[in-house]
Amino acid sequence: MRARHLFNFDFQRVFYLGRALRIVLESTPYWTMFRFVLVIVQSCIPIVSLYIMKTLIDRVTIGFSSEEGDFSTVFPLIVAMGVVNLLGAVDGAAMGLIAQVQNQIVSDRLFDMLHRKAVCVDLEHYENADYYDVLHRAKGQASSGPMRIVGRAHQILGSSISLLTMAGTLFLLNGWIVGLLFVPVIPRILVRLKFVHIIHLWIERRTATQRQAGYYNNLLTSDNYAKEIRLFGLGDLFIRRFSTLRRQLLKEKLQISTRRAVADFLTTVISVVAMWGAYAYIAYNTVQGNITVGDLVLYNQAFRKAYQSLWGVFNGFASLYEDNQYLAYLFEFLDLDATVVDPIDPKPIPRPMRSGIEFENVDFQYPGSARQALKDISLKIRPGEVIALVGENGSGKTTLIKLLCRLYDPSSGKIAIDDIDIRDVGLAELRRQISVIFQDYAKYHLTARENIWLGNVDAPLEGDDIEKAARRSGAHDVIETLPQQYDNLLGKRFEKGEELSIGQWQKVSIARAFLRDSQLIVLDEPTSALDPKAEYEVFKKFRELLEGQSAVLITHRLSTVKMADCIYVLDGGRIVERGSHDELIALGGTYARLFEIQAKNYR
Ligand SMILES: Nc1ncnc2c1ncn2[C@@H]1O[C@H](COP(=O)(O)OP(=O)(O)OP(=O)(O)O)[C@@H](O)[C@H]1O
Repeated sequence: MRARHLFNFDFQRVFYLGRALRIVLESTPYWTMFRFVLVIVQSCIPIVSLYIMKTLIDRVTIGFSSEEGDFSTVFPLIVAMGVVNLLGAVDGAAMGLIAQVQNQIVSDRLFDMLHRKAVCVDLEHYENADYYDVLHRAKGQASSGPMRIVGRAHQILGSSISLLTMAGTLFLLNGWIVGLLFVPVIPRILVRLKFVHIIHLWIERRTATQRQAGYYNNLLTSDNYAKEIRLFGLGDLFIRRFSTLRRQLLKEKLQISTRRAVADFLTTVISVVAMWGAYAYIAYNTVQGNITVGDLVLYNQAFRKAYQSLWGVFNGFASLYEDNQYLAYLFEFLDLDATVVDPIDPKPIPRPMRSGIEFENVDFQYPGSARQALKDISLKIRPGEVIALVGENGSGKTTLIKLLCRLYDPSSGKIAIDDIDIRDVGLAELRRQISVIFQDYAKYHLTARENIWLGNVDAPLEGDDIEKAARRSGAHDVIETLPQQYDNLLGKRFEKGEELSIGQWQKVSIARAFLRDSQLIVLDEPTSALDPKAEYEVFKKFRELLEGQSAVLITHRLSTVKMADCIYVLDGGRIVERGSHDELIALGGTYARLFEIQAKNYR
């Protein structure tokens, strides 16, 4: 069992190494080749130096024993030594430079791949803790993972060349001394592999804890929480929790490191014994006159270097094994399958829609959730019609919209536009027809103009449509007061940015929805932060503002929904009432009761 654990090399994952190397080769083909040549040159330098050194020592020794020394036989060797050293230094510097350039290019490429994946994986992943673990580990690998593989490959190549030359030299002295090289290397490598495995398991087990610690770090340092942390006095609590998690991680890491240090010590003892055994043998041969003093230096150095090279080769492979485990994190993320995908043969959405959007007996359960969020939903949104969804918190209103935009697909039932199932329509095309502003809308720390333009990046950035959309949502009056108006940065993250109030941000986000050239506009809690006057302004001429678009309003302010053509009341994921405001009041059910409670508060 232990042996299986130690050598449980996952052969299925070997291809990660190949993929990583391919990414490096594709991103930096010429740099990779150039570095390859430099590595070969670098690994030949030690043996050349050693032979020059041996010849030098032998000539100096002969000079000592002869009547008159001849420096002219020694001088060229000193020059040659200097040239070889210089070559080594230039070669090393060039390799370092290339490695830096390659690193930058490859990590940029990987971040590009990572970002592209992050924007198209199912939304489901973003609402799932496991996904964050995978993303966290993948991000950790993106900047350096593949380049480490290249470094290892070069290390193995360089060490192998060096090993061959050094071991060949030692072989001239005695074959068994070459065998002696393996005595200290094998236990060292076994220890190394064993701990690669232990640490890998530990990282997998502890990713969630690492993320929790990162979360507290973010709470303590990010602007989103700064107000609450001060007002509720949460600083000490979060600092304590952060330290507890970090201490726990440190304790476990220390335990592993201690075990490793003991094992490393034992292997070092073995290497020292083997090393000195070899040195003793070489010294004995010198004293006996079997080899020269130059040979003594040559073999001593060759043994030391051969040992380092053999270790370099084994260690390089062990590191590759280790890197492969980490690369798995990166490729695991890049290989995430999307379930919400484009159809093979997408159908176009009619423009304008003729019969409208229809939900037919739609059920939905969030992945991994035991509860059904939507049950048997059937409703219709006709062209130009305004419908409202009302209901208590958690009744399923936002979920219904997420399904309509295909952020998720229904568990059963169908959503259709003009009788075309939305799963048969291209994702981008579908989303182009719908503009949604969710209650947790995004605040982009960009200019006011860009904040609106992001609603339709196909529109010209400098066009009049942006101001028109801003006027429709009431954002224009806010933007006019900014020092640089539409060119003013919003938010405080960058210099000269102006922070807006929540309601002002909301107006900007509604303008974004208006700019989109869509057939349906969805405002999920659009007026929650607007003052009553602003709300009145936005909805007073809502139908005119819509310019023939259909609309879905989600709101808790029932005064706003009065103007909808049809109101759907949701409760526990079901539609429990439907009709116009007057019809629902006459029905005297949930809607009438909620409306009465709210109206009472305003009286
Ligand atoms: N990502 C998710 N994973 C699992 N369950 C979820 C997820 N998002 C929402 N739910 C659950 O689905 C149900 C419906 O949530 P939804 O957000 O649609 O409610 P809502 O009517 O929009 O509420 P609110 O008025 O508070 O915005 C709730 O029970 C909620 O707990």
